[in-house]
Amino acid sequence: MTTSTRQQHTAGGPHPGAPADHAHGVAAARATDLSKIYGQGETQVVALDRITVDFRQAEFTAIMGPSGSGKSTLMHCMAGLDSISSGSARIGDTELTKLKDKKLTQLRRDRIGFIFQAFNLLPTLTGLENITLPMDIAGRKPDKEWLDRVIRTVGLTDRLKHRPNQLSGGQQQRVAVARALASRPEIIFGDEPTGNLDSRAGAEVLGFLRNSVRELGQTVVMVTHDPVAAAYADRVVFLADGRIVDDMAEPTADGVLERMKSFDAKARTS
Ligand SMILES: Nc1ncnc2c1ncn2[C@@H]1O[C@H](COP(=O)(O)OP(=O)(O)OP(=O)(O)O)[C@@H](O)[C@H]1O
Repeated sequence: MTTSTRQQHTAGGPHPGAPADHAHGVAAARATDLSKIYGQGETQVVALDRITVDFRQAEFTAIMGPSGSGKSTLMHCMAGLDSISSGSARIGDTELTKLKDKKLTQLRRDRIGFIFQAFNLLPTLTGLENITLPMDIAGRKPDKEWLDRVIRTVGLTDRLKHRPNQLSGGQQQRVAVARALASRPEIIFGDEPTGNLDSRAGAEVLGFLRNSVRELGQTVVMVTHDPVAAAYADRVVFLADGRIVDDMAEPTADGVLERMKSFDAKARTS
């Protein structure tokens, strides 16, 4: 991605936290000593225990770990969907803990893209209308050239007039991916985005997500249970008991599986 394309999409100039000249290695989001504690007293659960992690620009990061290790909590805290108990969560240079509700809502709307396991498409709208809906709500005009490129990248050019029930699961999730990409958010968070898809459709969606990182310079952070899905990422961050226990670059499905097995073995012996 070039400087000019990054600048084009932000109506009011570059995001405060987004350097105009994107470079690998710059943090799109950063947690520092982030803790999240649910409940009080005997029912207290430390879901995140002083997490420090960077999610770098134009990188595809997968978050993995056993059930209950804190993956979704970390994603929700970083995306401003849940409050944190202590520490810091930043999107670019913006400290989420300092934002009041209205500003947080705006930040989620303007700077973050979401892809969930359920596609969350509106059934009465066409594919194209679903893709542009968040921008329509925000009163922002889609950048036509960018939109065309996103639609081509996710392979939906001949499906734009279809409604969700006329599309396969994989195609519906591709609409959701395009919807997340359309406004060129600083970061896209995905919570098990291929959890509802068969392996072929899942591979397609993951391929498009990876393309969006490689070709469009998008930053993606995805929670997954699936080592094959994680292998599409540039990096895997492993959580256990609310802590980061490992960080793997250029993962392979076998390598991720081995690492997961070693956590399971440790959990059984501890
Ligand atoms: N709203 C909540 N209230 C109380 N405890 C919660 C809440 N949400 C999550 N937890 C607890 O926090 C811990 C981390 O949960 P989280 O959902 O982040 O794990 P996860 O790694 O995403 O799990 P899974 O893979 O099963 O989705 C768990 O022990 C969970 O029970």
